[in-house]
Amino acid sequence: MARGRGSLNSGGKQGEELPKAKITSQSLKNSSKLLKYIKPYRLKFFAGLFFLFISSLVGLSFPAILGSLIDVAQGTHKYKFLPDSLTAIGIGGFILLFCQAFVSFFRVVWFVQVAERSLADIRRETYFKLITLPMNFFANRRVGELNSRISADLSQIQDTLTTTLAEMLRQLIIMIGSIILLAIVSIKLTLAVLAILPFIVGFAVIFGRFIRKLSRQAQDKLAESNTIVEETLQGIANVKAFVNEAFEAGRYNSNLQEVIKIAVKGAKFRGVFASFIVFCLFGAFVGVIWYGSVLVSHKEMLVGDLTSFIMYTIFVGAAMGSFPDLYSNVQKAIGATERVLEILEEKGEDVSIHESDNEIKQRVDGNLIFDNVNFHYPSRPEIEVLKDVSFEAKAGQRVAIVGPSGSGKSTTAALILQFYHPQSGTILFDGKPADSYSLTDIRNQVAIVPQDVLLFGGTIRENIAYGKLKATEEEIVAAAKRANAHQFVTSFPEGYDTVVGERGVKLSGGQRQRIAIARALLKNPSILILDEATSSLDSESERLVQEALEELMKNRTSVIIAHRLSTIREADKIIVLEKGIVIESGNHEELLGNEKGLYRYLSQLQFEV
Ligand SMILES: Nc1ncnc2c1ncn2[C@@H]1O[C@H](COP(=O)(O)OP(=O)(O)OP(=O)(O)O)[C@@H](O)[C@H]1O
Repeated sequence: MARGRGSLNSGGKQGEELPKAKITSQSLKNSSKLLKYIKPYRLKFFAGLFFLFISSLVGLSFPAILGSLIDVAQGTHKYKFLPDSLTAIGIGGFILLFCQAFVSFFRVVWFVQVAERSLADIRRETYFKLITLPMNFFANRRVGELNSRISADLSQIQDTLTTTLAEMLRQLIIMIGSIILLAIVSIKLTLAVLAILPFIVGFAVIFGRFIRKLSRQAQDKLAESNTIVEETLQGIANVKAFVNEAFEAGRYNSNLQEVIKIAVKGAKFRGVFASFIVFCLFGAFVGVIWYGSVLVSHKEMLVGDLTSFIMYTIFVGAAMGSFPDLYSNVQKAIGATERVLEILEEKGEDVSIHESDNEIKQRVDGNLIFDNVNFHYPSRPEIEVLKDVSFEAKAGQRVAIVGPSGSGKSTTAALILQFYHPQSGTILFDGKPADSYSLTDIRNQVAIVPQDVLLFGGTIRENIAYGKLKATEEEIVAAAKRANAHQFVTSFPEGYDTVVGERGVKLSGGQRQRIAIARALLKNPSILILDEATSSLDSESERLVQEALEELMKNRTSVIIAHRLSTIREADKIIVLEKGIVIESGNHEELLGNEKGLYRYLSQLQFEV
């Protein structure tokens, strides 16, 4: 029931089963921290709760009204507070029904409003928190997992707030109310019902769960066979080349057999379940009616009372049956809350999510010094990635970092961008330690052209403007021209409005790099980090990119992470890293002069290639 109502709000249905958490006083205390997000909307929330209470009570009155109708029709009038004419009772019933409809409307609308608004607040805060968390946080987690916290976990919380809690409360009121009313109508019959109903409902719930588990197993197996189809179709060339059609057909077939086996096993249990429901659950009702009829025939009970009684019994049974599902939803929501709180309680970087705080307050000319920097990634403390690294780049100089794969070149770049901080030693900008600047100031004045340029889904114009959000059209076009990108951009029919990224036009590696260069040109940083692409471009593309890079490097400090030594001959300084240690430094000629040096060896290798 609760799940069906979940579609009322944006949470919708979850694709995956979320793990359940144990409900302890600690976990409840933790989860209650989320209540602060409901606080701004508490008036509506409590009004909704009140209406829920009213509508549950009104719901409880219907069996009594129905019973009275029957009794009055038979000429008996037991409850003196009710009118003794059929018309009056009928009209009264309809008025109550109308009230019930009215109250239910507001209850649903208010609960959904409160949940949607508070959930949007939680979503917003979680997202803001996520994007300001330090890089190290992301190193230890998969993007998919974080994504699911924002979608599945928050939807679960939303479902619980909008429906599960309300439903639990409603069922609780109905159950307690019904039992009290049952007792008022007939104590004897009530005791008889309470003696058997909980057992039957409990058994039905456990059995139902078992069957659901079986059908999930069958679904999983079916999904497995779908994976086989997907894999073979994707790799159809391989299947054919290895003449493995028979093997794949066999694999698919045996999987299907298992699907059938599980499904048939499930069907047997389902049959047993159906018989059980018919026999026990309906049997119990027949039993109640039978015993009730005996009481009626002995004049111990009125027919109308028996009718009310049966209806209340159904209410109690349904409420009992709904609790396990509702409870497991709450368990999932508590697990989800704890995972979301884990993110909300992380310490973010000191960056603002407000555009207005983004102005540069302390200018950097571009002097960069690494002074005895030692660094290991927080996630892998046993591996020292940089050891006593020292070098200096004066404003406007070009410094190249070379070295074998894994020697720490990209790590050096990450440290300049303050993605991580050295455990000892200092990084200085214009002679002042990095921590005397705000993070925003440093990152606003350092630009990186990465190896793999990521374009966001959007137009080329938007992608270039990512370097300076407030750039004018003229500035964007000027940057694209300087980056040798204007020509190819205008060759597309939609020009700067061409949509790129996952759903748009695919750009070549060289074109993407030129967009990234235009982006960096717009940003106009004092310090530029160039992470040279490892995959080589064709010579024309290479020339265009190289020209654009030359333009970009003019008048600023450039740190070039070089894979091809040919491109760094002109560098003012070359730093050779090996296993995180600076083993050589100097310009191209000086380093070539070192007969036993790694640089000379590497350049000989590349030259031979
Ligand atoms: N996020 C990270 N967490 C833990 N260890 C990392 C992380 N990134 C890199 N490392 C490790 O740090 C060392 C240096 O890596 P880095 O990427 O700086 O080398 P590189 O010289 O840039 O290599 P390449 O030329 O292959 O890009 C490697 O041993 C790598 O495994």
